[in-house]
Amino acid sequence: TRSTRPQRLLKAVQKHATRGDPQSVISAIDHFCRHSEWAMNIGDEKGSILDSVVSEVNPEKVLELGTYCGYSTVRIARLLPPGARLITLEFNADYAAIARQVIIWAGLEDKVQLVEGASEDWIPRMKEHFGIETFDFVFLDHWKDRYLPDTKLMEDCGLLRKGTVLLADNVICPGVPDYLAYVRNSLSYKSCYFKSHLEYTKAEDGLEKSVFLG
Ligand SMILES: O=C(NC/C=C/[C@H]1O[C@@H](n2cnc(C(F)(F)F)c2)[C@H](O)[C@@H]1O)c1cc([N+](=O)[O-])cc(O)c1O
Ligand SMILES: [Mg+2]
Repeated sequence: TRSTRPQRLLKAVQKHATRGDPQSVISAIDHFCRHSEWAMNIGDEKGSILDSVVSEVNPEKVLELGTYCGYSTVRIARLLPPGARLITLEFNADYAAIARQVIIWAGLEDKVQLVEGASEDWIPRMKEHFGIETFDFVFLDHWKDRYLPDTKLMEDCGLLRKGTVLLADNVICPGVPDYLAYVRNSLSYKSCYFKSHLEYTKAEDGLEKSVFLG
């Protein structure tokens, strides 16, 4: 039977990228998505904004919601200091299997823990299962109707601290209106918008950076 798009993306990485070289993995995926098949990776333009926010925060503990093929996982993990850890949640087992291979090809498996399952099951278990107190940085890029409930769940589970930075993809396209209204109106967040474009297109999209104030 016909291969899947994530399988073809992984093949492109293994063909064109150098093992252990995260930048070559990022470039191979961007080339594949720009010239062969569009895929819902954050991409190079919004990815540069992600890079700058990660570098500014310099986080020890990172949570990513929505691994997909591991593109943003690699972008974030390559910037982390030694000893820092990224936990990335993925619901779809097929996507998780591809992402594991992409992360290994980038040589970042020691910094990344890919967890399969649903956010509502795993967020309440972060402390006792992973020994996490609070996260320094959270990247939201999973199902758009889960951004708000999962943010409230992270608050309720005490996973956010004064200064934790949330960065959300797709706040314009496909859009997350309920989440945006919440972080922009809540007294518990200081929020700002980074205007950009939907990956590999000319359509507007952007990232919302929200600092939890406790
Ligand atoms: O729908 C989009 N993204 C949805 C992304 C969804 C991904 O997040 C995973 N997930 C679900 N729950 C969890 C967790 F973590 F909760 F367990 C993880 C899903 O299995 C999927 O791999 C999207 C769409 C467009 N677009 O242009 O249509 C552009 C984009 O950048 C997008 O991100
Ligand atoms: Mg996205």
